[in-house]
Amino acid sequence: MPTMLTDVFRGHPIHLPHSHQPDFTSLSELPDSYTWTPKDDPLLDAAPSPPAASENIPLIDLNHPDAANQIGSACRTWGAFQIANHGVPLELLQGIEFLTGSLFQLPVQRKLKAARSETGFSGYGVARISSFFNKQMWSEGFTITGSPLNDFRKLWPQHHLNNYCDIVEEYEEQMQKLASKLMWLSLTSLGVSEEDIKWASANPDLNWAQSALQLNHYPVCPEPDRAMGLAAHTDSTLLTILHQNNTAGLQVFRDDLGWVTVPPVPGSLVVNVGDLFHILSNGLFKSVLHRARVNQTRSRLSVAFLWGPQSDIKISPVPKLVSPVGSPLYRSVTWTEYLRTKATHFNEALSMIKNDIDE
Ligand SMILES: C=C1C[C@]23C[C@H]1CC[C@H]2[C@@]12CCC[C@@](C)(C(=O)O1)[C@H]2[C@@H]3C(=O)O
Ligand SMILES: O=C(O)CCC(=O)C(=O)O
Ligand SMILES: [Fe+2]
Repeated sequence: MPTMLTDVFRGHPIHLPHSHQPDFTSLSELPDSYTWTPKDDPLLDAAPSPPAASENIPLIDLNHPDAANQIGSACRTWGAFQIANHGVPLELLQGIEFLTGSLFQLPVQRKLKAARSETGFSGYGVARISSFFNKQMWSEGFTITGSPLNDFRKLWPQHHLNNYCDIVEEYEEQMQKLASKLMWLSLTSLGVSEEDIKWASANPDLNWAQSALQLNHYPVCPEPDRAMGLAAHTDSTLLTILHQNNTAGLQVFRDDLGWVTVPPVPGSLVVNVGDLFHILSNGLFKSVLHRARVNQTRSRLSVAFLWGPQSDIKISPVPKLVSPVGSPLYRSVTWTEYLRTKATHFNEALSMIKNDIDE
């Protein structure tokens, strides 16, 4: 039996520096423990000099005949793009956003009933990566994998449960289909097809994939310029599909441009290349460094669909993409192994599985 995501962190408890969430609404100024300086994050104010032209991640129409190449090019230059005409019903996006809003509006005491345990995977809490920073992030999260029923039971009375569980399950299903479509479109642009990837062709019907949902809430913040919603990170996924409410906050990093804000485009979805897709593409696709900022007037919600392979699947650079360069840039790794490496080494995880290439 492959390890399920639920068991991934069993042997890797996170010891968070701060044990529980404050009541954000009661804070009128930013406490020191929430005030970030460049000492807490070297890339905090990273900006190009001279300031670059206002460039942004592309918005790609999935119905466009050239969508595959546009996606491929976005994966190489940005590691991120937005998509329109993705086929996910608008009501479903509205449904998951409504659910997310209702969840975070619950009283703190109720949310804490569904708190994620130190070794657990799902439930309410601060982002896992919080343990790597000295300062606290201005956000709260809720992680789900598979059926949310057990966790939702702790939050809501019976009569809400069916509806909320249906929304989550329908959302997971739609995202799963979309993610696989996006993966094959981007690989097509590299001349790679399903036959070139053994584990995919051997496990038809997406039996090789698994996923998690991360609901994020960034409350209104009294001093947004000195706070951090979610610190800079790359996702440990193949792909991540993100729905954000109509409030800006997500930023992606480009070496030549610094931090670039991804404007919300109603109805569209943001796609990030994760570390596993970077490995699979032998470094051709860039796993994008991103973060979330906060603001003073509007609370922000986001829903991230984190998508990867079943845990018995070894991800390694596609042979077709290795031969032109000579050797694979990375060793093979399962999603479980990678998540555990990330849980201990955070942003160094990718370099830890890099092959030493002899000159
Ligand atoms: C399947 C995943 C991917 C995780 C860990 C686990 C469950 C929650 C995901 C996130 C979501 C928030 C950012 C991140 C960096 C975090 O702290 O938790 C993500 C992390 C990763 O992509 O590494
Ligand atoms: O809230 C956002 O825009 C980013 C969320 C994110 O990066 C994540 O959940 O991994
Ligand atoms: Fe992320």
